[in-house]
Amino acid sequence: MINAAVTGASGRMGKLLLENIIEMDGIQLSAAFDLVNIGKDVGEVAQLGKLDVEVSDVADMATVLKESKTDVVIDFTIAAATVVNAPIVADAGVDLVIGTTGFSPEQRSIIEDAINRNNTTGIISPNYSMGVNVFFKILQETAKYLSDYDIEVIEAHHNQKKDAPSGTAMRAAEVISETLGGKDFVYGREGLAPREKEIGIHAVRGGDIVGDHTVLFAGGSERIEVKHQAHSRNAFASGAVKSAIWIANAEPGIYTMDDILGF
Ligand SMILES: NC(=O)C1=CN([C@@H]2O[C@H](COP(=O)(O)OP(=O)(O)OC[C@H]3O[C@@H](n4cnc5c(N)ncnc54)[C@H](OP(=O)(O)O)[C@@H]3O)[C@@H](O)[C@H]2O)C=CC1
Ligand SMILES: O=C(O)C1=N[C@H](C(=O)O)C[C@H](O)C1
Repeated sequence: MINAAVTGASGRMGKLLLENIIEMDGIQLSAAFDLVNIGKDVGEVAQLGKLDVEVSDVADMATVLKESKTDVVIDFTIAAATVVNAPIVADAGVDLVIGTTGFSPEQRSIIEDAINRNNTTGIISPNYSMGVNVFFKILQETAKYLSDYDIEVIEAHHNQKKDAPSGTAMRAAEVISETLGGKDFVYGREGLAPREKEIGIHAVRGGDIVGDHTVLFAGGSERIEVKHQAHSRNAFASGAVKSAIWIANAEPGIYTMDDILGF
């Protein structure tokens, strides 16, 4: 049985991660961390009924991970928190499933260095849904055929999302850029901004949109739009908990969703 802890347990993703851990075979909840509701039963906080796991203060993370015999921490919080918490987790010899987005290259290096120096296992993915990871493959193929078309990435999310553009939109642009041997990115356009051959990246925020990503390949007299729409955050939460089960039996290292999905 794998012991899993959740950080940001009372967040939108945190609650769904708890639900998936409870429902999935082979994994159980060992600890939960948050900034609020410290000492309360996390199941009651998340309105899932009593789970006999209390919300712990992030300041006590190293001790709590040890005492609870946690094998893996699933982190969907905010980049500034993950970059502090992930090294504590890795230094405790515990594996990591990171869903947080919005890392700078420097923050990402700090996290990867912590996993590598401790010889632990981790996965850092901007999107744990099966569909989005297939969407990335379709983008690679489409870019090969339409390499000289104008390419624009457009994402839309709910009005509470803190980071922009989304991690998924950034990864979509990277996947296309890698396929085409390197492309510049431009974020939105305003004023005198004639189009060059760069990839445009655009963020829309409104209402309760779970997560839409569209990539437009536009030519002289036609266009193709490749689109993914998430209907529920469960697409992400179930993928993350399945990843936590998968990495428990993996060799130390940093994995991608391609490894987990067998692509
Ligand atoms: N990879 C994927 O598949 C997906 C990734 N995401 C990403 O996951 C992240 C979280 O999204 P979402 O759940 O919507 O956001 P929420 O704001 O709903 O949840 C984040 C939670 O983390 C808490 N938190 C903040 N700082 C810390 C800290 N230092 N230690 C522990 N907890 C902390 C927040 O507390 P408080 O509210 O008090 O600040 C909040 O409860 C985002 O980066 C988002 O982009 C989201 C969906 C899918
Ligand atoms: O914050 C969200 O909600 C989401 N964030 C992820 C991202 O930034 O790509 C994934 C998903 O689109 C939902």
